[in-house]
Amino acid sequence: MATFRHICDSVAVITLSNPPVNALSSALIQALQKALGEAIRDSAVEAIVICGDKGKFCAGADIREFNKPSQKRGPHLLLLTDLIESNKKPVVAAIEGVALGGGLELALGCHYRVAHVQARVGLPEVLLGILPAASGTQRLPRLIGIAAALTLITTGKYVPAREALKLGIVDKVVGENTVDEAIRLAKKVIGQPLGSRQLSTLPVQCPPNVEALLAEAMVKVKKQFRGAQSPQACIEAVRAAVHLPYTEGIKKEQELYQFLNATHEPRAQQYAFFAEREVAKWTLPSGASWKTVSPQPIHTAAVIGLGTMGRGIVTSLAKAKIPVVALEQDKRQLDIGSKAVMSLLDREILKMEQLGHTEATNSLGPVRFTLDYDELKDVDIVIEAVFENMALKKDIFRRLSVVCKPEAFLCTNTSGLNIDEIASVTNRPQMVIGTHFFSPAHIMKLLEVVRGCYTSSTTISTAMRLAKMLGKIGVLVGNCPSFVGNRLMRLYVEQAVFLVEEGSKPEEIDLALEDFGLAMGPFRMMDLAGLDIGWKARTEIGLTGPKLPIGTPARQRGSKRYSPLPDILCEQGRFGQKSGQGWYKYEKSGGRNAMPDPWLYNFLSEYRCIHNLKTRNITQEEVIERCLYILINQGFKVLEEGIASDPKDIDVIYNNGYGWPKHTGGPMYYASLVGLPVVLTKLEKYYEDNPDILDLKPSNFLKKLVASGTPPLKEWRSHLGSQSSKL
Ligand SMILES: CCCCCCCCCCCCC/C=C/C(=O)SCCNC(=O)CCNC(=O)[C@H](O)C(C)(C)COP(=O)(O)OP(=O)(O)OC[C@H]1O[C@@H](n2cnc3c(N)ncnc32)[C@H](O)[C@@H]1OP(=O)(O)O
Repeated sequence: MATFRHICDSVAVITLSNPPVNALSSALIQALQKALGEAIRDSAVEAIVICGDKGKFCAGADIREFNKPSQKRGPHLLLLTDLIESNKKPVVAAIEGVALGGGLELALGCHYRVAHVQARVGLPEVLLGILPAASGTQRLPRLIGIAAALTLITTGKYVPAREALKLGIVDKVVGENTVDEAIRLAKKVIGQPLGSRQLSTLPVQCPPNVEALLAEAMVKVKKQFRGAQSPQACIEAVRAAVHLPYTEGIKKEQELYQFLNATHEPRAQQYAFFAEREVAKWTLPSGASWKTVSPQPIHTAAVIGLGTMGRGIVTSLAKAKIPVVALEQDKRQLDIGSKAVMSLLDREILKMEQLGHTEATNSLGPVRFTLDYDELKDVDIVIEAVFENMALKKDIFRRLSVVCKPEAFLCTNTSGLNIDEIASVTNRPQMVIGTHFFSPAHIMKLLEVVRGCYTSSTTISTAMRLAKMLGKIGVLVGNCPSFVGNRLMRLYVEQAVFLVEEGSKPEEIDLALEDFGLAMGPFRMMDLAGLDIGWKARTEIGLTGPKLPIGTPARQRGSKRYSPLPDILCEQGRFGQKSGQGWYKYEKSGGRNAMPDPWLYNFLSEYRCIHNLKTRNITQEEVIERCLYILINQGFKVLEEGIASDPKDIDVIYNNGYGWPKHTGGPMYYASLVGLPVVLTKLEKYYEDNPDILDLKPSNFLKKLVASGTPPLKEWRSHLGSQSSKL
């Protein structure tokens, strides 16, 4: 609803109200139209202020209505912006909280915009698979120029008020009483000409190199959002603003919107949007849930281990203003680690200052570095982030049991070790939980929260709350080797290596999967992460190295196919980027520029000769299907075993932790797009061709879903039956 009231006889204030974020539903748009009409007709009203209820201007079109048929929301919103702009009475937007998407478009229709200092504005439609189709692509370039508008529209980035002021999106930033300030401004401009404030009537200020700018933007989005259509459509719409009059530009904007709307992208992206919010609403088979179990407060934290992960975790906690004690095992490691953390924190301060924060240094929590476990005695939570060695982790957790106060939660950042085994050495196994961060931990949004068999619901609630405090998306999963993310990833990577044995080149596989939309192909990813990490883990469990039983066939472990290729590369000192060579060669150790390596081609020829492997022509289609379907198949197994409780958990993990392209919704959503019968048939075929790749064997759950007539993804969960949930 939109309420309308008079202030001081001459200014009408219209308040948007649609909890929780005042999204523009059909009902709200109609109510706003009605309130505006009343204000315009009311001869006592000389100016209008539009604001949002409860300190939030408007988060844009109501995404919950996007999939409802016969929506008139779009055209109405567009008309509304024209109605506001052409009105002779000045209209001022009072922006508190957010003005996003349709919310910002509404504000751009207004003649003036006043923002609270903590407000954020942006056009995030591109992240929902659409474009700002209520005139955003036409009005914003007229207000702030082509280059800045292109950046905002193609990235969907949210801009804080001070930056918005610099860009010219808002006219004034205030520290308090935004609505009062908007009223003051509205009164002041009564009677003044509004021509220069009507954005649709202004010319677009084009730099001479505008075509080059547009072309450059196109190259960038094609690289950054491979396979996604909405960023390209956004650029086309801005191009229309450059070349066409406003009304023609609007027509083009609408055409592009309708084109995008007919693709699968908006549905996939909107599914991903809601999935990210729904994963926070965890429920256990016992009935305990996010609604019924309160988290314990986290006022202070400790991190053990200042390697790459530990440094990122400390930074993440400091960014959330949580005081941290950071512990290392010896002085040298502590010095190296503390310097690295301080440099990460400095970078965060710089970023904040660039965004206009005046007191950036004070907005980070304090970090204290120590070698002394006694300094951990008062913290509320400890996150262990030492390297993946069970004996070492157990030692640490035994020590923590003694040192930490009884109410302290003990978390491990292991990426795959058994949480129960770690918990079993403590005096509080119910307060032990996995918090698996993703590198770089202060940037990546995902936190895989792993529940062991002893973990209490209060511990889960607290870990999920910690994720929120850190600005991350916590996804609750069960305890199994490698949990959900890495368990699926291992098979995907392994498949890529098998394909190389069979005749593909690493760069061909990377290209196929990057063209599909993955942020990085498997070989570039392995080189970046370091091949030695997996090698060490495989050596420890006896898959390679001295513990491997003599006589084990080189390409077989148990009854499964195995590729020793990554092990051999490591034996040759090829660890990836860090050593300057791996699957690719690099300009130097630590270099990032991956170049195909003729050495590798010779090596692969010899390897295939030794193992009597005949190469064949492998299509892009096979690469994508084998790598992705084996991952998806494992996703079904994870659901069947109750390690994840819903397909959207797997999708959120992949979208936010593994660079899966959100415009396909995530692996499980993608499977539903392709069609489960197709995925099943292909898996059956590939399994028949490769009977020693056991993980290609279709999961029973996938078969069950197909046999049940392929229900929509939101119903899969109800087909799981009496699963033994690990949650
Ligand atoms: C005849 C044919 C003619 C064709 C003509 C076609 C013309 C068509 C024109 C169409 C015009 C459309 C143009 C406009 C499009 C849009 O505006 S799209 C929406 C853009 N906005 C966004 O993407 C904002 C997304 N939201 C956020 O970023 C965050 O939610 C937030 C607002 C910053 C708040 O963050 P936080 O405080 O962290 O809370 P959350 O948990 O994220 O959200 C709280 C709850 O609010 C729900 N929610 C958020 N945004 C929306 C929204 N826009 N619509 C509906 N609901 C929203 C969110 O789901 C949470 O809900 P709960 O989980 O239930 O609490």
